[in-house]
Amino acid sequence: MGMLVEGVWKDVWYDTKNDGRFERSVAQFRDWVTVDGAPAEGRTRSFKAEPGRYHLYVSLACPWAHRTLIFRKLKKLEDVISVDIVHHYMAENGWTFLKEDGATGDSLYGSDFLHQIYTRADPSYSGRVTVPVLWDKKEQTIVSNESSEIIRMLNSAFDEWGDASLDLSPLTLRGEIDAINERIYPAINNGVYRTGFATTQAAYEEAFDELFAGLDELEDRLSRSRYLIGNTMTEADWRLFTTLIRFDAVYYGHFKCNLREISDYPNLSNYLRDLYQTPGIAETVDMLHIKAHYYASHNMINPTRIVPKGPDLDFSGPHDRDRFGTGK
Ligand SMILES: N[C@@H](CCC(=O)N[C@@H](CS)C(=O)NCC(=O)O)C(=O)O
Repeated sequence: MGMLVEGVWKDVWYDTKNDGRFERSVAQFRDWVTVDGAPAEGRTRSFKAEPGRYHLYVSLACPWAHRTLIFRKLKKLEDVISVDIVHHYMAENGWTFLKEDGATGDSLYGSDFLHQIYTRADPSYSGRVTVPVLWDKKEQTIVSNESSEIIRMLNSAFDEWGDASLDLSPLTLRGEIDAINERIYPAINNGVYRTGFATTQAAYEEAFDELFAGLDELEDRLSRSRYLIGNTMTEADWRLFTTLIRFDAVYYGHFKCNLREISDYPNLSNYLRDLYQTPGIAETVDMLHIKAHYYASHNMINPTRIVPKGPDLDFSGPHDRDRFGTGK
């Protein structure tokens, strides 16, 4: 675990100086790929969508990177956007390109560490070195390292080559999608990290209570509709999915989010199986990377680095969500 300071790698753990609270730092590469390369509103640079030009650096363990793999899969962009997978163990060198357990290495430059990709884009970069990264092979730079924005680009900029019939963030639902994302991100997506990385009892309990209040609210919401927003699958569902799929295996134990498991919630667990069984999704879920990453990399939480064998999870069993049908 570490970060770059003016282009130099330093091995440091997360800062929880605010009363033991974990605060995720804001992603710094925030440019945009557009259909025609016209500047996106409020962005300093924009990039033209082209097949074969862009590359994703991801970790199969990471819920934020997982979102981008899901969008690449659902939008049928596998031949349009290439991918490299970092090794699951993230320690003193941050994410590495060690080729093992299905990690691919850096197919573009043969780098050893992900921080070398960041300094290739900006030799004096200061900040955390995170996945996912959307890389432009033409300009040899990082377009974005913010997953919530990368998925919006994948959703709409590459329709000439991908599945244009699928719009996971339609403008007509954008207000509702943004509103539910704003509720789910702090309490649940980032909430599990706020719980697990807290360094005081009070900060832990605050995040824990918000997390389970959020899950209880979603359990109720999902008693009335198949997806978060009516019976239409949207971006909001996939942003929630990557947290739910890791919950019982990792967050419940490792991050001490142990009031309830997802399997204790009838609606959430059926919803999770429903999403998991969407064609193509199961192959984006890698429990080996997920468990090995969290339990082994967070040395201050689990110094023995023992990865638990359980729980025995099966997301392929029947679910009851068909009762709602699909479409509005
Ligand atoms: N806001 C970013 C967050 C990405 C993020 O924090 N990724 C984690 C992995 S789950 C990471 O790479 N952490 C490395 C670090 O913070 O040093 C996004 O959603 O893209």
